[in-house]
Amino acid sequence: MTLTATATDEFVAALREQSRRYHDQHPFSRRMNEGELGREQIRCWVTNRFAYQAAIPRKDAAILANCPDRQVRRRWIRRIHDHDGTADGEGGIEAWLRLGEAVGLGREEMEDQRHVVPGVRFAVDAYVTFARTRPWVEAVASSLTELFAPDLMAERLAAFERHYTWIDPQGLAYFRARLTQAPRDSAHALEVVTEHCRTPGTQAAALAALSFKCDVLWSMLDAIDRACADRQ
Ligand SMILES: O=C(O)c1cc(C(=O)O)c2c(n1)C(=O)C(=O)c1cc(C(=O)O)[nH]c1-2
Repeated sequence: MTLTATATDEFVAALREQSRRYHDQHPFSRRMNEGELGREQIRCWVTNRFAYQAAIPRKDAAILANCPDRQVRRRWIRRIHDHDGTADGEGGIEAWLRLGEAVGLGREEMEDQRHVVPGVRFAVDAYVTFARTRPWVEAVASSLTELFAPDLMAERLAAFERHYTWIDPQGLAYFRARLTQAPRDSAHALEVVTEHCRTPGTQAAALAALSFKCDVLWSMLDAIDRACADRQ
């Protein structure tokens, strides 16, 4: 059974409705954007979040490995290039390391992930495992939190420039790049998901995948919040 255009609209609306569970609502995100975090708390977030950044290309490689569609692979591979860069000194992971340096962290302590707390490790691992083991379209659906990311990125950029003036604004290049990358990536992911999920069963699976991903991001912030609570 295939669904009508109205049913597709309803499906997209249901996906977008998951924004209510996005991590911009997490108390730690809210405190960050209100300018309430101390320097050590910002450092704690940046060094823990590096674990997520480092895992994203492995997650995307798992999607590529499971995807039989050449047209999709041709576009999806761009994500790995964006994160890893195509030469030294380029890419999102490098930009995140520079953000870390701008907040006073060393590269080595970020790259070896010595400060990453168990809850963040588990959440990141769950995301990579999901992409490896679930049908590739569900893994694509799980990336759709990026539909909600640009608003949060814009708010975060403004908050950092306003409240955390001790951070060199050049260190914020990562967030600026995501303002254009995330809408492009999520538009492609939404195209793939609406094309492939045309039955109530596949649409329910896509919604569950996006819900799972909201849980991944929320759990990460729970763990970071707890680890950073008594720092300044
Ligand atoms: O800082 C954030 O709030 C945030 C959220 C998300 C997201 O919504 O999954 C991503 C990112 N950042 C991000 O930087 C990023 O590269 C990214 C890739 C993906 C993904 O699922 O493929 N999500 C996100």
